[in-house]
Amino acid sequence: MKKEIGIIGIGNVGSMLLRKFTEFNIFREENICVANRSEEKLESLSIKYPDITICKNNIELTQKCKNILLCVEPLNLPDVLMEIQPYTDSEAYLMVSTSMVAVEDIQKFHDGGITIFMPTLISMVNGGVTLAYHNSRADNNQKTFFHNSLKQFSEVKILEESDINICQNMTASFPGFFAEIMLEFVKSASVKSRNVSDEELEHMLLVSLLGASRLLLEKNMSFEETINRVSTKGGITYEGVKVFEKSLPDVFSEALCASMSRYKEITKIASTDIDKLKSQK
Ligand SMILES: NC(=O)C1=CN([C@@H]2O[C@H](COP(=O)(O)OP(=O)(O)OC[C@H]3O[C@@H](n4cnc5c(N)ncnc54)[C@H](OP(=O)(O)O)[C@@H]3O)[C@@H](O)[C@H]2O)C=CC1
Repeated sequence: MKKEIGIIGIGNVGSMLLRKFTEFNIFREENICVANRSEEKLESLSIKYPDITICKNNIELTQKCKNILLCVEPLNLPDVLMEIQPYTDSEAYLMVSTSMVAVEDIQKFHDGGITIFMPTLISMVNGGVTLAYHNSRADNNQKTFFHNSLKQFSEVKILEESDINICQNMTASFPGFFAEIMLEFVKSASVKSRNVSDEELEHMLLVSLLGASRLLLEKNMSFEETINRVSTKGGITYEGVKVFEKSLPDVFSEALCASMSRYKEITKIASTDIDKLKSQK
């Protein structure tokens, strides 16, 4: 009898999913298989999760599992798909943790259900939004399986494939963007503060941010309403907001363009790699 779930690639995403699956008892350890390129990561896993099945390679995992999570880098995905293709049939369900490889290209290796998704490392603390797209061959059981596997530690949002590129900036990439923006905020404040350390500034920001997010979500306040409430004309916040209003649109637009165009570039490289692999076969 096949195991419930297999994870190929135990990096940031694969290990987070494994941790959450066991923490929430979504899958019992006995029903989980894992495989990874380097063996070192697997050795420590067997100590932490004594009852999971550690596979010696991706092929063994594919033979043992019906539902397979592929959590490798986008440009490593073509080789993994090529490697496992002979061992998957149309019953197998592939869940790919990147939307940067197009479903159309993944379908060149697999004619069954496929879900591409963009997880977020925010889910390490049970939150954040996972974006996903199901291909037309994914049946209702598979869609439910996916949803049930992730919903306890993240909000799952199904989108059209073409919308994931822009939306992932608000979810998967967000922790990185947020950290950079906050870092610059602290650096600017640091120059102007006398007796407050960077750590203290960072702490004040994070606590304020957590509170501001709760305030907006729980009181259903829009960004505009919040600005109006906090930044009264003639006041101190108002002056700062005016500067942000002037400079930020260009900064955000440029950052989004850069991220989105790299996404498209990676999709194109992966597509070319896949066509090359298929033609060599
Ligand atoms: N990190 C994030 O916040 C997010 C990541 N993603 C996507 O999820 C995917 C994984 O990201 P992340 O976990 O950060 O990446 P990591 O580099 O941390 O992990 C990738 C893992 O895949 C393994 N791997 C690579 N090639 C193979 C192979 N041929 N066979 C088996 N295992 C292999 C690597 O093994 P080894 O130990 O040898 O390096 C590594 O453990 C990527 O596609 C990424 O774009 C999506 C949304 C958010």
